[in-house]
Amino acid sequence: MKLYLNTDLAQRYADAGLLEQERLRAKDIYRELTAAGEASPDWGVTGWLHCEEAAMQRAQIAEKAKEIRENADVFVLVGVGGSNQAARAMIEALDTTGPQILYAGNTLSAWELARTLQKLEGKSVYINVIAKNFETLEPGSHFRVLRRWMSERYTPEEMARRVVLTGTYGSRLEEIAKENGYLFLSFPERIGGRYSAFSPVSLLALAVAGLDVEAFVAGGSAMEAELAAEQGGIAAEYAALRSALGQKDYAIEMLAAFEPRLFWAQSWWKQLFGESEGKDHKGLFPATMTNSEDLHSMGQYMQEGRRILIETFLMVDDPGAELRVQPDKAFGDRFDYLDGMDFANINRAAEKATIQAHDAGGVPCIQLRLPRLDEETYGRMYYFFMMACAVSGKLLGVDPFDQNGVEEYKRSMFSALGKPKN
Ligand SMILES: O=P(O)(O)OC[C@H]1O[C@H](O)[C@H](O)[C@@H](O)[C@@H]1O
Repeated sequence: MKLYLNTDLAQRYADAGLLEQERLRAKDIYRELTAAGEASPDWGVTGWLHCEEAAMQRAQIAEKAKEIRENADVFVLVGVGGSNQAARAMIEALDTTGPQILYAGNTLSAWELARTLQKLEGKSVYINVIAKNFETLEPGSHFRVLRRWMSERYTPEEMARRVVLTGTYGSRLEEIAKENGYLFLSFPERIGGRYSAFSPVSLLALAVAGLDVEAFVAGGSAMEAELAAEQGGIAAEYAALRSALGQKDYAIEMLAAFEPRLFWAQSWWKQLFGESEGKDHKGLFPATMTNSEDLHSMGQYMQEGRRILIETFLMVDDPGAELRVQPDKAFGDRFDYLDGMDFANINRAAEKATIQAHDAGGVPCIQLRLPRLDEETYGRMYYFFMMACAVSGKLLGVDPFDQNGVEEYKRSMFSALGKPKN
């Protein structure tokens, strides 16, 4: 089912002529990105454009996931940023089955890692280590610890079944897989971490969690086809509007959701837009709100703080549960006006009221409506945002596919820790 983008309210805050111009530019950029093929200067970083191609090794992944689901109590997903966020966002939000899934390789906190190891004690453990360039400190150091932990409990033959590595061909990670007989899955060379949702990077974890990988990829492909049929469609529209608003005083985009289980999808979105656009002192700063909680804190700033924010509402039509407020007249709590109402409607009313209030308060409000939260919708949503982000970055005049700023922090950390230069 389709996603709907409504930009009516926010458009009023943009300069009409500029918005029209950005729409034309966005469509041109979309065409260039998708049509150029091997001749494109972006060829090396746009392997994500076709979901079906990105979603390689599916049979192998399904087979391994079956084995893991039959044998594992715990599956540890070791990765950071683009190497764990897309899968995590779905696993944390959807109804999963199978082993418990834990996350490692995304912190250097001793307490967190020690607690993860405690949780593994006495359990049947499988791990998937994911790293595009196997230099990132967090997954690398955690793999070291987990490998030792497992080798003290399993024979090398057992280890070979229990460890899956996902990296690029020719990398040190592939050599380690070969040397130890671990299954090796492809982190496609032409796909960067934050654009890797449809690749094996996330597919194994999704399959282990019992999620429908085929429906997920089909969702991505459906959005790919829809955008192609409409020369960039809603992705180009969202990018154009962000660009037109960004050229005024707006500096922050708040992605607000009224379903707390979208938290990790919002986190995925922050990496996507933050790393893609935050360059050359440009780009909207991506921030997120989880409502109602944040309405009672950040809501104040949204309503009356500095007018530098635009707000995108990630709305869900079908919350996936029905729960009504039962009348209880005798209790006298003065909430009788809610009698018989469904929480879906109450939440929707809160969302509408928030949009109205923030609009009146001078915040350009964009609405993206998702029909429900399932694999297909996540597929559509990821593809929509990835395409919108690539187009948006190019409208801004930055390279949406690199992240030199992150490398900068890594360099100073490596030197502080005494890492030898390669
Ligand atoms: O998969 P890796 O190479 O370990 O990268 C994991 C993450 O860390 C890096 O610092 C990059 O900034 C991210 O874009 C990337 O997703």
